[in-house]
Amino acid sequence: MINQLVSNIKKTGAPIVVGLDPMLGYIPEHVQKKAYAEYGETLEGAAEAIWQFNKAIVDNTYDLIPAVKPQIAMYEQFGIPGLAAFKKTTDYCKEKGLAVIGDIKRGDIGSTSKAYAVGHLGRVQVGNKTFAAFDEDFVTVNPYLGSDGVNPFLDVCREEKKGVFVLVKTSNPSSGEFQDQLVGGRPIYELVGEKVAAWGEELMGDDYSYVGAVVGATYPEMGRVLRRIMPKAYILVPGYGAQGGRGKDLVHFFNKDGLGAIVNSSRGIIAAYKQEQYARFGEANFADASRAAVKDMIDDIKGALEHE
Ligand SMILES: O=c1ccn([C@@H]2O[C@H](COP(=O)(O)O)[C@@H](O)[C@H]2O)c(=O)[nH]1
Repeated sequence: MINQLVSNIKKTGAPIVVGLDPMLGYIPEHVQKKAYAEYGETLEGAAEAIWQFNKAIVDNTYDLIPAVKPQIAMYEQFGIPGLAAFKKTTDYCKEKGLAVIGDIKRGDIGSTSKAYAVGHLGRVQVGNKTFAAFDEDFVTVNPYLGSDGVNPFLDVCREEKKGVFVLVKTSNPSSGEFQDQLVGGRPIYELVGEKVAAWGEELMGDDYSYVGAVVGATYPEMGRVLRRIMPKAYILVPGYGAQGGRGKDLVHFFNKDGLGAIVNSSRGIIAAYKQEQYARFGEANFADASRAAVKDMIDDIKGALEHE
């Protein structure tokens, strides 16, 4: 899948990911009303609204982008119907040729991590049959439990040719509370970055590894250091747009080949119609606003890379 992701990025010329984080507050009233008319104001109704919202955004952007990143929390809050909407969304995105990065941030003791890895990336055995349950192409992994919490994901990646993005330096304001602590004079995020590079050596695609890293757009200087520490790791960069990251902050997350990083924006794209800049589209044309926001994001990032 890392080769597929790189090929999608080269084909679209867009090192970006659309984050499908459909909170109900972002879903226009007419979409919600239609879903509730069919399913009532129920979890099923909410899940239907999410699905219709996602579908409209994907239909209006898929030709411009290489990948999507559905955030599972936004679906899980609606229970089983929400998870069904997550699965329907990921399947649809794959049909459209997009790489799907499941933002699930899992990681546990080895036996439990194995179940997460099998459920999200691999195939679960039932009697003599196997089933790909969620079947994302990549997932995000929390490395806090150490190698035995990460290895089951790597094993499944090896078997299935899929990938992970390991949390190295997250974009949130208090990420430094633990991640920046010094151990032997080095910040923890650097040590995790070194581990990502080592895990990735065993799992190389053509040019990049199946083992990538998450590094927040909100910490550009750390991005520069981590780029050096993990030259073969694709960096998934959240924190663009709604969290303040801009193209000019991100140039050092990329390698000299213009590859090596893929920048996520969720609220900035899916709720673009709520921003003054895209208000001209109106709520009825929310997906057109998302398309315009995708184009602006691509221009911003490519413009910054060209000026580097
Ligand atoms: O360090 C991290 C890791 C993951 N995220 C996730 O990315 C999106 C960001 O949403 P925006 O609306 O573009 O701010 C969201 O799903 C987070 O859970 C992150 O922000 N930072």
